[in-house]
Amino acid sequence: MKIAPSILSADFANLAHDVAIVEQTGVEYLHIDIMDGHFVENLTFGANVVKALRKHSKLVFDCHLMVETPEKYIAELAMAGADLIGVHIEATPHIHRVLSQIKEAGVKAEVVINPGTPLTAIMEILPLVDQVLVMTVDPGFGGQAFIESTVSKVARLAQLKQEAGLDFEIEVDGGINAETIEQVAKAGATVAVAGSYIFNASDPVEQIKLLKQGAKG
Ligand SMILES: O=C(CO)[C@@H](O)[C@H](O)COP(=O)(O)O
Ligand SMILES: [Fe+2]
Repeated sequence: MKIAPSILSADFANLAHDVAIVEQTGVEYLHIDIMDGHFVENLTFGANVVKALRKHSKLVFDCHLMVETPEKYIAELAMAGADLIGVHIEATPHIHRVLSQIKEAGVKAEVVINPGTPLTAIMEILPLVDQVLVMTVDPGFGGQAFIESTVSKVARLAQLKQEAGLDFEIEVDGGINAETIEQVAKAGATVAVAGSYIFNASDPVEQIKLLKQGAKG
């Protein structure tokens, strides 16, 4: 299972330093939460921070857009060095167009689904995506409790993927720790985001080891 440390819980005054700490452990992704204060209550950062970090890291930049009108952000994020851009199904009535726009910009496309949104909402566009992000908390903040009902949702998505012969990563985000990662790994998730579990601890490197062990069960 791939691990995606979320910089939402890193030290914003020392981002490059915190990214270097997780990068040397061999994690594959860096998860970057872009929030606009409208789609979610919280406000974080945008393409300027992605561009600044790009100079310091070779990780896959996994940009999770929690914004209204996501189409406005894609070109700038692609130019800034995003490798993957995720758009919430709840944020646009034009998901097919937005995913196509992401791919045309040369970036991998992801659809994101909130805990309360049924899987049927993304069924039609599954053949278009490189990754599906199943939110395991309601988006907006780090440090929230994992919502248990999302485990069966991951399992149903993994089954659909297999039955349809589709090829996309299944990512989970929110409340991931050494125990919950085991549950989602068993259900079929292939990428796990973790923010507070990694960065709010005194030894982030040790936390990543625990996550990797947990994912193996
Ligand atoms: O998208 C989000 C929150 O909306 C996440 O990516 C958080 O960064 C996850 O934080 P933890 O639950 O792992 O602390
Ligand atoms: Fe996220």
